[in-house]
Amino acid sequence: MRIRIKFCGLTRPGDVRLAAELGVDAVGFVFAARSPRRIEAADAAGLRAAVPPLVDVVALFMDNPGSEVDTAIRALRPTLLQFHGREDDAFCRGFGLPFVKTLAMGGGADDAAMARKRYPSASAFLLDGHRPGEPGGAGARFDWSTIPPLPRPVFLAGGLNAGNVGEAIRIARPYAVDVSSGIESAPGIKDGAKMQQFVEETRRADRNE
Ligand SMILES: O=C(O)c1ccccc1N[C@@H]1O[C@H](COP(=O)(O)O)[C@@H](O)[C@H]1O
Repeated sequence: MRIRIKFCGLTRPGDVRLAAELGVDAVGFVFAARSPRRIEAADAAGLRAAVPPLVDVVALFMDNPGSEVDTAIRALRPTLLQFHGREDDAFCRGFGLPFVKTLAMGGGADDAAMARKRYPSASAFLLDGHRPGEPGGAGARFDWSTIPPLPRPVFLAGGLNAGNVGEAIRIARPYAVDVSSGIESAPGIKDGAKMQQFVEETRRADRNE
């Protein structure tokens, strides 16, 4: 099966259009407080308009109040929610959309191993390199050989870039790869050449080259 690609933390319509032209499967928009990639609900419509049909739109949250999640959903119309904080299963499923829950791999595989019971409603799990209790999205990679068996598709994230995504795929064989800082020239500003190289290296690993 082809490995899916998600680009996250986009803030500019032109970057969204290029991601779609490169064949990326999903684009993510950050609503987490204090993120340098955070977009406001007022910006969401313009970014949403740049996404062509058949590309997933992901809204990312980290311990945002439910009212903020509702506002973001109304503005962006995402197809998938991504929760990066201490949200529980009931909160995550309460918005009536499929969701992916991030698990912290920076302290070992314990958090991920417990996820089977804690998030029965999750459509997928995203494994990031931060430590449990710490915010994700820090560009931190983890030991890709430590992923425990999980009952849902795995999105591999955390410090990926064109230089290491091939090795990550060969070791972890994830359902999808997710990248943000590894395709940027500055936080929230994507770099076209890095985006293209990331897609090419993912496809190369997909073909077992
Ligand atoms: O991108 C952010 O600013 C962010 C803020 C808070 C939580 C998560 C965030 N980003 C997500 O983290 C993973 C890994 O990102 P990276 O490739 O290591 O930079 C990814 O899903 C980002 O979208």
